[in-house]
Amino acid sequence: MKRTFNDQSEIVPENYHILIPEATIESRLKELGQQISRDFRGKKPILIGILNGSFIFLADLIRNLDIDVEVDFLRISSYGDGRESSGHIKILKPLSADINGRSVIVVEDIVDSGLSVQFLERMLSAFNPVELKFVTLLNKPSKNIVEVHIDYIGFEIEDKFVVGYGLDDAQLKRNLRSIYFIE
Ligand SMILES: O=P(O)(O)OC[C@H]1O[C@H](OP(=O)(O)OP(=O)(O)O)[C@H](O)[C@@H]1O
Ligand code: HPA
Repeated sequence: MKRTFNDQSEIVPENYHILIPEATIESRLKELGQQISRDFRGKKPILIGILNGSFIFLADLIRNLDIDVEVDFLRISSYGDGRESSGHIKILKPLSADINGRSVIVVEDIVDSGLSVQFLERMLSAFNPVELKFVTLLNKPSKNIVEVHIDYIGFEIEDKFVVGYGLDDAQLKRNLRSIYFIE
């Protein structure tokens, strides 16, 4: 274990290296919040957090919005405890809200292969939202194996497995405040 010296030091395994410090995430969220607030003013969008990974990002993002929003969650899984997409996406918790005729913003923590976003785009379009947009904190363009359109991207990152700020390493480490890559 080693201690990292960001704005707030935290104890991480030796093979974890800082990628995006907490303060950088915080300031990028302010910008995203302003942009989304501007684009959705008066529309009362429903933000759909994709569990589990997006729960911290969603919580911080909505506190950077100065418009009325609803929140719902959908739980899907394709990685299990591994580091490569299984390609099989399972719905573990369906949507509760009715999104017919609504402005919908899907909130992802990361777009890697793009398979989850492709699946969500097809599945959610079938409910006839008036508009369907995607926001992701992280995108790994070099790993995208399907073409996906993401409307708002926090950070483009290289092809590295990342953890922290909601993202897991075999279901652990979601509670780290900064984002790390694993060597
Ligand atoms: O672009 P893709 O290759 O589809 O990868 C992105 C998806 O993988 C992760 O979910 P995961 O299945 O690991 O579940 P989790 O959110 O519960 O960690 C992440 O939260 C995204 O939903
Ligand atoms: O890099 C990653 N880290 C954690 N979970 C993930 N799910 C897809 N890619 C990743």
